[in-house]
Amino acid sequence: MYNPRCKDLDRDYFPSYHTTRFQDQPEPNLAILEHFVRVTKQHERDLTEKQGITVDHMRYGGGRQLVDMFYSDRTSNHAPLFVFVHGGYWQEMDISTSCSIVGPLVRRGYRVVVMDYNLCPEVTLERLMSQFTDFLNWIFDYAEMTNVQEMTFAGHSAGAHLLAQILIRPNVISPQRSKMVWALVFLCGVYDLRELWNLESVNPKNILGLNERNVESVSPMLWEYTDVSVWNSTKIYVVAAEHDSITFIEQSRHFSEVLRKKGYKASFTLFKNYDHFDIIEETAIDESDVCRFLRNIQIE
Ligand SMILES: N[C@@H](CC(=O)c1ccccc1NC=O)C(=O)O
Repeated sequence: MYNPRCKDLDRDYFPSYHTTRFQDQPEPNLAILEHFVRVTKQHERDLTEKQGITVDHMRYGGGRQLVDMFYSDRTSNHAPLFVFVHGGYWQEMDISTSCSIVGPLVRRGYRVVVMDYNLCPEVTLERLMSQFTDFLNWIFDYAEMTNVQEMTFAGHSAGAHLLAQILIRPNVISPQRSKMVWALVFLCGVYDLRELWNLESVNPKNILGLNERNVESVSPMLWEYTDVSVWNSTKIYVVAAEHDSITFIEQSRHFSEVLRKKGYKASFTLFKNYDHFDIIEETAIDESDVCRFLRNIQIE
């Protein structure tokens, strides 16, 4: 157990129950999600309507396998790429709620990629993970074709879980490709699914398609990680929010330790004052702590 004192796993695995905001509302957990969706959708609209940012719509496969690529007239042809993978427990959210991070990074010279993916139950989690590796292949092909030299990937929550696959797919990520990856940022993720797969709150009617047998193979905490040395030029940041549940915080801390023990350059940071949602909402604000953190990654 990641939180030995936990009495209610359903609650510990439901991020919206752990915010300290909206406590004057009858159901703060619903209010915070509503707020998250409203604010992030506004961020997405502002990019093109108010901030002079251009978006190219692309796709790496069928259905929701979509990519939005953001840049401005000041973005150089070989600008570094920043790739964001959204969360939503593999079953909700989409590009329209996942563009908060774009503006400040485009202003710092990045071309920013926000990707979408097919959701459960339309696909099982295993299938979704395999489609995510298709995306990785697609984005590295794109980077090679356009002579990109430097890439950073960030994933939030379930998106951080998906992103972990980048470390164990040598067939898709050659040593040459891993050398292009400047940093991996894992924000508020879950990396061991053994406790959550049979929770009705997280996995109603088992829409993720998990069972005792396959749950270990979809848990990054339990993977082998063999080709560690090819990642020696990549910095790995595992981040949790102060107002996430203890279970979530300990999952991140543990994951960073697993990676460090394997030999990766991984650190753990607990972000004060943030919860699971405003850590994303505030990526839209140039002077926020989370933005400053993302900026510092580049100059460390
Ligand atoms: N229904 C969940 C929402 C949730 O988990 C979530 C929502 C937006 C972005 C990330 C999320 N969590 C993990 O992927 C909750 O109420 O906490």
